[in-house]
Amino acid sequence: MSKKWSISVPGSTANLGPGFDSIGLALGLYLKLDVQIADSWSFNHHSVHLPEVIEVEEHLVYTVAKQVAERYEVTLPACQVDMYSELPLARGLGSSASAIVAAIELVNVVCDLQLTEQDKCNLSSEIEGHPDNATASVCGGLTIGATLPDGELHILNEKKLDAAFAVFIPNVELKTAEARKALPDSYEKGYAVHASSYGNLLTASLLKHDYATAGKFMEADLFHEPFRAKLIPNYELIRTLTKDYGAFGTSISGAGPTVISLVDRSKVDELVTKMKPHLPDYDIKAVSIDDAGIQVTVTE
Ligand SMILES: Nc1ncnc2c1ncn2[C@@H]1O[C@H](COP(=O)(O)OP(=O)(O)O)[C@@H](O)[C@H]1O
Ligand SMILES: N[C@@H](CCOP(=O)(O)O)C(=O)O
Repeated sequence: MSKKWSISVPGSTANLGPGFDSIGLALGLYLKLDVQIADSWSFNHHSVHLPEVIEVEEHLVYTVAKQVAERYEVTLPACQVDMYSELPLARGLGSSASAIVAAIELVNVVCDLQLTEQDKCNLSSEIEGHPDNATASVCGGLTIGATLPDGELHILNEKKLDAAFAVFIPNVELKTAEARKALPDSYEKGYAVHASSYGNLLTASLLKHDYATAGKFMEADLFHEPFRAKLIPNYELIRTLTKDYGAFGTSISGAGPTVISLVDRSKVDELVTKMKPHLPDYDIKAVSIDDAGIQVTVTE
């Protein structure tokens, strides 16, 4: 048998309300790739979440892998890729970020690039366009990312948050690019000051494991939720009901249309059970936090 690399990358929720384009949290929903060197490129999809066929030249994993190989001036051999995914596409659970991170890791292992975690964060954030969900998929846990004017990306990575989350995934897609078009080009000074103060409180309370405060500020976003709410099915209904059923707070997951609640661990299963009858067409479930980030196993 030829050498096989199994690459596992967690999906993510980004923003958590006012942490727009900066905060990411890796979730226990995974994209997995089994990669073997082959005579020609092929992608075999083993998931209801993936289309049966994507042309190789148009496949996000292929295009990113080629881009990374060019950047590092290495020859990428053709690969057979078997792909397994628990991440529905275009739902705000970081499917594109996880595919980009998986592609970077594919080149890393196949071409032995010896990339550091920081290299992977830099590359994936640049390709995805913002560091929140890409860095969460690389590192696992909670990531807070910011890029300085000189382009230097800083990541603060916190593990072992002892909170639970529930996701409300509707049966419709919303492409991140579309949801970004709903946002204003600029914010007035006083408005921006308020919006970033909410982001600061969200971050500080998450790091202190003060989930009651974090939940309040998840719901106070001014950067994107006021402009995207109209694109998110049942946004107000989910926010109201989850509060009634004991959630600390609820926000749009990434660019939506999934909505995510921060819940005490002892209450999350009950909240999921109570929410299901209200939204029969939704996939509603408790999701764990992934603290591992990218994982690779090699079979010789
Ligand atoms: N595993 C994957 N394999 C190939 N393409 C993918 C994969 N995951 C995501 N994509 C691409 O990314 C698109 C979704 O990206 P995006 O709109 O950013 O939504 P999301 O919130 O899920 O990241 C999909 O329509 C598809 O083109
Ligand atoms: N900060 C981005 C996050 C997009 O996340 P995704 O999971 O929807 O790709 C945004 O809000 O646009």
